[in-house]
Amino acid sequence: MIISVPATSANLGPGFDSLGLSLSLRNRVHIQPSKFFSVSIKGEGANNPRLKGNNLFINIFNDHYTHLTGKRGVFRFRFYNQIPLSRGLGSSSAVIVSAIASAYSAAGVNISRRKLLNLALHYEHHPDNITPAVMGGFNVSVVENNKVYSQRKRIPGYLKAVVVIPDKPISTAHSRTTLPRSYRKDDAIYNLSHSSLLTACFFNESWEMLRIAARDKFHQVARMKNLPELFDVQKLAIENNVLMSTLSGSGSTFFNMVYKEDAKPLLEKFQARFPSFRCAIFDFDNDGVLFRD
Ligand SMILES: Nc1ncnc2c1ncn2[C@@H]1O[C@H](COP(=O)(O)OP(=O)(O)OP(=O)(O)O)[C@@H](O)[C@H]1O
Ligand SMILES: N[C@@H](CCO)C(=O)O
Repeated sequence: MIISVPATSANLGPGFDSLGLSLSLRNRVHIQPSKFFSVSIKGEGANNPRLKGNNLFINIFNDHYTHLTGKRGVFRFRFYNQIPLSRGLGSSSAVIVSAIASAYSAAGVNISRRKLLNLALHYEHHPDNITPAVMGGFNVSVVENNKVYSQRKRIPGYLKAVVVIPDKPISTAHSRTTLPRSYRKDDAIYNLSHSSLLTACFFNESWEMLRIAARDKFHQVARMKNLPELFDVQKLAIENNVLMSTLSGSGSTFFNMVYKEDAKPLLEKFQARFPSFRCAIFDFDNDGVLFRD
């Protein structure tokens, strides 16, 4: 069986811990019953010895598989990873969602997307990456009484993401500790109103107004100070009239949304200006988690 889960870009500027969308960049895992436990990794994380043994995926998989079947199975896991680790592209959410989906699949138990999402919330308490990872598309999500409530919108194919992925990782857990403990009322109003407008822009397909709606006063500047080149990345994007340019999750990646025809010229400008960063064009994903026998 093969399970695949897309990368995600969370926050989208003002929608801290609430807004996110998925990108056509996937981690796939192939699972087979076997006499011996084994793990092989190709792509992102292949050279990371910490991922070869009991990593986040294996721990979550074992918890759920044992709970569902009453026994500990032995499997061969083959990972094909496209999502870079700790770059703000939802690598941890992809691992959490794929581990739960894989355990249910290996146990022969069907699981709805909604249940999968709520199980994933036990491992990642903000829903802005796990929701698009499960559902695909643009998602707005909130948590009430340990349950995720979300709405989803498909993203049209005439839009593209141009991402700039620095060579430096940023740990989400650490980065969250550096943010303010409280916010001023006028900043809270600023973010609440911009986040609401941004959501309406996606649902109404009013892309041009995103240039205003995607502004944030909660987290981006504080985080970008850890990697000051990110201010130049955003400046170049805005000078080139992108629809939105936001720190992806907790960084270090910068996410830019453009019309299809503007993607390649913008990519070339980023590549010329930031030769040590990985720059790429991605489609948006509207599928979320996929199961295949
Ligand atoms: N392919 C993987 N296999 C096993 N564990 C992984 C994998 N990818 C990520 N992880 C785990 O997730 C951690 C990275 O999570 P973190 O939340 O810091 O980054 P991120 O999810 O990429 O970023 P963001 O949440 O801002 O989008 C890694 O240190 C590792 O523990
Ligand atoms: N909303 C999360 C996304 C990263 O996982 C944050 O900004 O910390």
